[in-house]
Amino acid sequence: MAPELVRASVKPASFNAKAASLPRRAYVTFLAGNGDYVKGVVGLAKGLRKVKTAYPLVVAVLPDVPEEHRRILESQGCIVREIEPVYPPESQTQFSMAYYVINYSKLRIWEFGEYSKMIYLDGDIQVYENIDHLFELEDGHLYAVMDCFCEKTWSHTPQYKIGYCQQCPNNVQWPTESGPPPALYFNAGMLVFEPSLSTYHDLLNTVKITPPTPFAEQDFLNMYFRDMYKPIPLVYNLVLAMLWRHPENVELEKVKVVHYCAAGSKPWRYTGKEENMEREDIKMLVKKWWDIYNDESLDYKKSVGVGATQNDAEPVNMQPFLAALSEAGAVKYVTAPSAA
Ligand SMILES: O=c1ccn([C@@H]2O[C@H](COP(=O)(O)OP(=O)(O)O)[C@@H](O)[C@H]2O)c(=O)[nH]1
Ligand SMILES: OC[C@H]1O[C@H](O[C@@H]2[C@@H](O)[C@H](O)[C@@H](O)[C@H](O)[C@@H]2O)[C@H](O)[C@@H](O)[C@H]1O
Ligand SMILES: [Mn+2]
Repeated sequence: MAPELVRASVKPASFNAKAASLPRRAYVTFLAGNGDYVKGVVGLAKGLRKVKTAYPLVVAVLPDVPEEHRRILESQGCIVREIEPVYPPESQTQFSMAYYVINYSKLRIWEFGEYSKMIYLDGDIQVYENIDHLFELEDGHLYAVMDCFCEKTWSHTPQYKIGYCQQCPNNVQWPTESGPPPALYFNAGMLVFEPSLSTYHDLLNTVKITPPTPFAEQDFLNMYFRDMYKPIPLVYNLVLAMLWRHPENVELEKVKVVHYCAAGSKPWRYTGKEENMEREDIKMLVKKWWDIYNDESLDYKKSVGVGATQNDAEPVNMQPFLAALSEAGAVKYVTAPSAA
């Protein structure tokens, strides 16, 4: 890690020396439509700022995201990138949620080859503790958190029908006569991955010949990356249903990332009326999300000074400038060991 430059006198507004010398990494999320998911993305941008991530947030937007929403995201320091939709082949498949068909467009993020590694986060996710260390995970794998099969959204599956879940594989044994248990299956709301044009083209060619299934691109990604997938702890993507389906697996105070995917849990639409939504832990997590969303001190402040500001896409290489400045005697730079 590059040593952090610490100015003896005064620091430029929000120059982030570390960002200027970091490998090309970014968080990325996906936004479709002209509805209220944009609030989720604004909340995510502010949450990442609150935990002082060193990396920008890229938002892959479908063409139907209105100009005004794109401006809002840019005013929050996001890098807005328009992508074209990706559609699965025609089929009679009933998706678990009809709108899941638009989620295939998430696959476009593998095209962002200017980044060596990215962390994908759904717009209904909030990051409550810094997870930048996940960028250091070994290359060559796709990292994600294991999902749960116990919600009725899974009622179409054999595992749901017999009550088997990978979160508690010994509670209901997978029947040997049914062959091996299902491969480990991840929730596609949070992914640590390496963009790659060759993978991207292969993904798109494979989608064209893969019949759609109820969990749309999540099922597809699980099939495609089956041999590259490595599970990471659920603290990095708490699928809310875990709180009532597998409370023995959850230590809420240690959770770093919360995924508001349970029916009725989207904070910006929360009414408390749906099943499980009156739980005290759900109410606490929804309030926690709103506290960040409403915190004006977390709004992006475009630096008027020189150099990169936090979450900027293109950190400026300030070394030559700082060297010249130091020689001029204006400031004395000392290098300190990196804080990280
Ligand atoms: O109308 C929509 C539906 C989905 N999304 C994006 O697609 C992601 C996946 O959908 P969602 O999170 O609703 O699925 P869930 O995790 O709840 O199954 C969302 O987080 C958003 O980033 C969006 O932008 N607009
Ligand atoms: O398009 C399919 C979606 O499938 C996943 O959501 C599901 C999954 O988590 C189930 O296990 C839950 O039961 C369900 O509530 C939840 O919606 C991803 O979160 C989302 O990003 C997206 O890939
Ligand atoms: Mn989600």
